[in-house]
Amino acid sequence: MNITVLGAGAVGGYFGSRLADAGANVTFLVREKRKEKLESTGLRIKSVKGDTYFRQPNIATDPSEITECDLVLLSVKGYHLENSYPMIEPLVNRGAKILPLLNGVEHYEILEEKFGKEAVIGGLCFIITTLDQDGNIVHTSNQHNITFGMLDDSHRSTCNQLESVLKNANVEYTYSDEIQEAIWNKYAFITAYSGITTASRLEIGPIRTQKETLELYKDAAAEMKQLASAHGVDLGEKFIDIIEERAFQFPENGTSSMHQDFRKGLPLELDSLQGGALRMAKSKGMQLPIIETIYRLLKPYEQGNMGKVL
Ligand SMILES: NC(=O)C1=CN([C@@H]2O[C@H](COP(=O)(O)OP(=O)(O)OC[C@H]3O[C@@H](n4cnc5c(N)ncnc54)[C@H](OP(=O)(O)O)[C@@H]3O)[C@@H](O)[C@H]2O)C=CC1
Ligand SMILES: CC(C)(CO)C(=O)C(=O)O
Repeated sequence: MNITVLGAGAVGGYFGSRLADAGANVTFLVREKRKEKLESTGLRIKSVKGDTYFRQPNIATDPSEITECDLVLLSVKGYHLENSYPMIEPLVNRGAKILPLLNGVEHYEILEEKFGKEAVIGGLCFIITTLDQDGNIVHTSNQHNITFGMLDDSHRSTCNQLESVLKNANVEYTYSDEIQEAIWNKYAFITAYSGITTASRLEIGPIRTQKETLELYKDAAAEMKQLASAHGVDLGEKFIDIIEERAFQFPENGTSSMHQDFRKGLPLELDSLQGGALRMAKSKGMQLPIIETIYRLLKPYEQGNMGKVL
């Protein structure tokens, strides 16, 4: 299978490497600075599930350099979605499908509008991974799961092909026949989880042992469940219990990618996560008071530079 990974960052670099190790023809479509780094040091994954290293990964900086592409693994941040269109478009025009792994839900409507329903497969991931100072990818969670599934009948053969690669890859995967629910489930969870960890500046360990703070996390998730329901997705009676359990499954020092970005002084995906929830709530005449409070608290840090001082 020919796979183009858009964004050789923490998520794209990790899963792209695992897919390449499994025999897929993987090309990392990157910008100039990342290209220089990858060319000088190679692509190194340091992982609790086993390290891997490519001295010379396939790299392109322009989609015209990529002749064969069945699937684009879209792993940019929400705030880089728009600038990724020129990279994706030529590949989709040549028949590639897109598998988004970024957090959020609004990007589905946006991508489908731009590239057509046939082009956009449903996807998400569970992993804790980040770039270290040398540009290596550091994976620290036991989880390294890609969940994907058909949003349209035309996705079947690409999903089947992807499954046959993933079967041989050092990752977990879920080929879901309820991918819409899975996407909303992840979105509802991550909007609460990233919000509480980042607004409190705490890892999950101290959050889950402080009753009041754990309750706040669950209440934020309950607001997100209502939002999902208003958008036609029932997350099920056990959703809040599952959300609570999940908080106990992460390592003591586990946190969200948003909180990791905050600590590095990087921009936050506030607009695509909590901001998106508020937009979608407004469109249904709903209020999400906890999510809105988190959003307002984090707004001064959205562009990133203030995170360093705390
Ligand atoms: N990290 C994690 O543990 C998890 C992250 N996620 C989600 O996955 C998504 C990606 O996160 P993450 O991997 O951490 O982010 P990173 O910032 O590590 O990676 C994103 C990459 O996208 C690249 N990029 C942006 N625009 C373009 C472009 N136009 N062309 C080529 N490359 C581009 C960036 O390149 P450049 O270096 O040039 O800026 C960067 O390397 C987010 O939505 C995040 O919420 C989900 C689960 C876990
Ligand atoms: C919580 C986690 C690590 C789970 O994959 C995540 O998705 C994120 O922080 O972006």
